[in-house]
Amino acid sequence: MTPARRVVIALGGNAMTGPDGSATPTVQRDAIREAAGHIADVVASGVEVVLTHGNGPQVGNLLVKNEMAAHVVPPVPLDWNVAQTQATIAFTLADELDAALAARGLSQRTAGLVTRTLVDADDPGFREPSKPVGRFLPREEAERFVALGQIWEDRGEKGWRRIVASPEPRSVVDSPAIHALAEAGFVVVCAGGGGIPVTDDGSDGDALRGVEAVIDKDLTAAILARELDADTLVIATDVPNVMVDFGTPTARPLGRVTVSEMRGHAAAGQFARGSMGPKVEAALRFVDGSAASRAVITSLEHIADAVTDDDAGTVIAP
Ligand SMILES: Nc1ncnc2c1ncn2[C@@H]1O[C@H](COP(=O)(O)OP(=O)(O)O)[C@@H](O)[C@H]1O
Ligand SMILES: NC(=O)OP(=O)(O)O
Repeated sequence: MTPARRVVIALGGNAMTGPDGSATPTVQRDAIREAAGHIADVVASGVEVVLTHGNGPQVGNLLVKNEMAAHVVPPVPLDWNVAQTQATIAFTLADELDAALAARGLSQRTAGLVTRTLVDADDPGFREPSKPVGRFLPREEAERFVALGQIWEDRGEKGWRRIVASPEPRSVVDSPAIHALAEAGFVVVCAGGGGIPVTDDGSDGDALRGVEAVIDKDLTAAILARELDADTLVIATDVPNVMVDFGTPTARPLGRVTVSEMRGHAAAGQFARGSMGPKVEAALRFVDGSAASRAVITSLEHIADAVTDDDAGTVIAP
């Protein structure tokens, strides 16, 4: 395999919370410390790293705080909440990653960038919410919120989860700044939570306007990787491989697969909406039509191997 040069790593929400999805500051910092060690190992392998991350648990929790305190302090819109999660997660990642880089004797340091992502104002994702956020609740508790007008969905064995609008990312507005920071030698943390969704509907001169939604971070990562001319996209989650027949007795892990094989599995409904589905779609969008690119979906512990070794995780290549 051709050695990687510039890698975009998309860090899953699972990597930043506890095993049971809990998101106290201590649990988040401990999880991020562990993630930072694996990311620093990727940097140590000699590649440029641009890091993006999820925010599903964190942005859902902020929404709840806003709603509960609405009679005391003015609530802020969902795009502001996304911006707030970018800042909190980026500073925590920067603290832990800088320490992990220094511990390995590496000279690189981390820079976090508040990042906007352009979406279409008439995207169907605004009318048909699809993005799970926040905590899991048992059905009876979730139904209390449904009665208040919220949308909740059965997410399987962990329980029910709130669902919000999630338009398709079109482009990362701040890509040129990310590129400049990467070229200057920084490990850049950017486009967290898929980026702050903004539209350009021409109604306000040249100004972009934030819109209330949460973009899928894996889909944004695919665009970011293309815009930064990365050769490798690594989607880090909590399973070592994508599986076919997931959760059934015939489940089997996928190793190296072509774009057309993976499209076949996706078309056969193998990958769940709101979890593995967008990861596979992001990997396919990044690799499709670009002979020099490679996408890997694997667990955090395997990301350094995924960059240097063709046998780690599920590898999608042209
Ligand atoms: N076909 C599949 N192969 C592997 N995992 C799957 C599959 N379908 C659904 N999953 C689930 O997807 C989860 C990862 O998605 P998600 O929880 O959204 O990740 P993250 O928060 O890390 O971005 C896994 O923990 C697994 O339970
Ligand atoms: N925004 C987003 O996709 O977050 P998660 O990866 O945490 O769901």
